[in-house]
Amino acid sequence: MKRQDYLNWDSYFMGIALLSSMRSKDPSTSVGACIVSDDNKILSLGYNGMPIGCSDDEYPWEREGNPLDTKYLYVCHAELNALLNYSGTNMKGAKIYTTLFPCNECTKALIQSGIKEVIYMSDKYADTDSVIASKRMMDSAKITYRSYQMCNKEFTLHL
Ligand SMILES: Nc1nc(=O)n([C@H]2C[C@H](O)[C@@H](COP(=O)(O)O)O2)cc1CO
Ligand SMILES: [Zn+2]
Repeated sequence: MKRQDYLNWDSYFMGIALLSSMRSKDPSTSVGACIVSDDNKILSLGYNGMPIGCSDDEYPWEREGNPLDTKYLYVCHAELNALLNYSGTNMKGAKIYTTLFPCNECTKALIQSGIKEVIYMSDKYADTDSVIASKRMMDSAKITYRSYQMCNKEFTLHL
């Protein structure tokens, strides 16, 4: 008889998004994203980080202060990185698993890329204008979004 406690698709892809987030250098919020085709093939991965050539050690990770001295003007979001890391040609009908609900800027790019479904783990910025705008655009563009349902499996990876 086959194993019974295998990971379902959602947990498999969210698990990979979560593992990707562990590459982030952001001290307050690590985000990971995994783009998956409609037939469950992984197309791309990303996490939030500084653009190529902009050193993690030289650019700021601060949240407050002079805008030029905070991370916000520089950091590339996990979802955008996942879109940009894709080297293929067809993302139509794909879904994105992300550990944090996409911002309005990433949402524009997700729409234009043909993403049709967003599965998110945290929605901790749900009250912000950015996320309200994201949901408005997703509704208009007929992108569905749903909260990831925990499967309550806990395990340690010995790496
Ligand atoms: N959907 C998102 N994907 C992301 O990759 N990010 C990144 C940008 C920052 O590096 C970090 C948020 O930092 P903080 O404001 O929680 O300290 O997460 C943020 C959001 C929120 O919309
Ligand atoms: Zn974003």
